[in-house]
Amino acid sequence: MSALNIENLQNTFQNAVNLGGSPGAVSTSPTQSFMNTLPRRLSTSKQQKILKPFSTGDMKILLLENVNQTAIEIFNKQGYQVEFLKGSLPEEELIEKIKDVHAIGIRSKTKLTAKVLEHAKNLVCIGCFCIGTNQVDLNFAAKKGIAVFNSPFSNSRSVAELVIAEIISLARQLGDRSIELHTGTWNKVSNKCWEVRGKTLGIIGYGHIGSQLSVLAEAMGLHVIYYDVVTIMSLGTAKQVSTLDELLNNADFVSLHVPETPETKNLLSAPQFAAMKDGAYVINASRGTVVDIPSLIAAMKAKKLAGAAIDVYPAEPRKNGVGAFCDDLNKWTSDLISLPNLIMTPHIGGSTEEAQSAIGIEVSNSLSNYINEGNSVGSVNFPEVSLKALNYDQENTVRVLYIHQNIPGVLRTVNNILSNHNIDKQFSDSHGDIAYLMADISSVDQSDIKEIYEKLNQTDAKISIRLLY
Ligand SMILES: NC(=O)C1=CN([C@@H]2O[C@H](COP(=O)(O)OP(=O)(O)OC[C@H]3O[C@@H](n4cnc5c(N)ncnc54)[C@H](O)[C@@H]3O)[C@@H](O)[C@H]2O)C=CC1
Ligand SMILES: O=C(O)CCC(=O)C(=O)O
Repeated sequence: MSALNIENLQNTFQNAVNLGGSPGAVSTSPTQSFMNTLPRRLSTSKQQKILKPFSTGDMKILLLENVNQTAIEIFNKQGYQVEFLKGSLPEEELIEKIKDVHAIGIRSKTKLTAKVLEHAKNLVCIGCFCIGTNQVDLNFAAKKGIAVFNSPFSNSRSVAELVIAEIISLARQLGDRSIELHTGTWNKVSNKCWEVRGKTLGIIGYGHIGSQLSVLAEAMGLHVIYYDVVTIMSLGTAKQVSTLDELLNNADFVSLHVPETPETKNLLSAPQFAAMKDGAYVINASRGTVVDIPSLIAAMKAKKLAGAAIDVYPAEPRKNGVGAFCDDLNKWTSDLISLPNLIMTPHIGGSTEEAQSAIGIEVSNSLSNYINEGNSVGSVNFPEVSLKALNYDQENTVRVLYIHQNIPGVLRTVNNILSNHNIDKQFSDSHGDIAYLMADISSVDQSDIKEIYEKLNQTDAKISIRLLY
């Protein structure tokens, strides 16, 4: 990492906690909001202590993509400044906005690339208010000391229920019948319309969503087989198969529930469609890159496939609106929309009131815990470290949050710096190149804080530091 980058990283946290541009500006006197808590501090021992020195009113949170109201309420309660936008932002606007904020909340459309994050001088953490985190450069964020959080299963049920609806809709050609009748055409047919009872559902990716789908599908009389890169205990009477081809050869319905990774790119393409049963159906509510759409179009036109349901696309519009889904976005759009028995939805797998409300609560709490206490449990790119909240009895205790490069000798150096004080608790963990140390040190005078900060700041392995007290 270049000297310039290290300097930038340093600035990030200095700004985030109001430490100013130089360690000399460390505040050793309580802020006004800290003073406001004083009566409670004196009268209520064991109550969770609100840690400073940052003033919560200085924390700026940018929420994009119509993140749920529950999140706004939780951030408002914390006293943070919240800016809320319904859509995502084009790259240039995002770069401008991200320069200023301490936390950002996004869903699946906002791309937090290295180029964007390079400008995020004050950013402490990122909240993905969804399951997928492929839209964030997780390694780059970690190297900058930015923790990323998501909601790993709050919308799983919603996706599974949508897929169940699509299995029946495809088997009965409901989409086409509905479109016909909307335009006055009465077309009462049973040709190639099927019950789902007794058919085989092949699930690719048996994680939170895949396994939930498995249970619902069996309740409707489907046989379930699944393929996953890891061995996973089956639920009900579902059976894990050992190759993707085995699944494709035997399933009447194939549903994808894998993350976007280099390995899952075009997981279903021409050879995989060829391996499927004639008249099979494909459902993709995972990520747009997982299915090669031109090959899917070819398989549908050749009647190899009897239908498909697609919720996710390689490119998706930034905002809702008429004309947003067009050939300019994905060049095959016109071809795709002309296909019969094709259900298309605008990435709404996880879009239910229940899921969005739960996600809003979960992710905003994770971000608040990290900002206020340093707890990184649940982070997807960072060591997961947590210490119990400090209480008001712990008057002269300082919490040290030290994010550093994962190289030998760092803990010895840091503990030497802390050695004049009692280290009450310490928790350190690493994740790849990054390590994170939380330590509660007691018997610290306010006047020691500046010195501790300065010494930690001079350590070679430092990525960022916060001292909370
Ligand atoms: N359409 C929508 O609105 C939503 C889409 N999603 C997408 O669904 C994906 C899956 O979600 P979860 O089930 O919660 O994830 P998960 O992490 O619980 O499960 C994913 C499973 O896929 C398996 N897997 C990974 N690579 C594989 C490969 N190459 N071949 C076969 N299996 C592979 C993993 O071992 C794991 O068991 C998310 O990553 C997200 O992209 C999630 C929520 C909503
Ligand atoms: O609700 C969203 O915007 C994204 C849902 C999704 O794809 C996810 O949770 O990974």
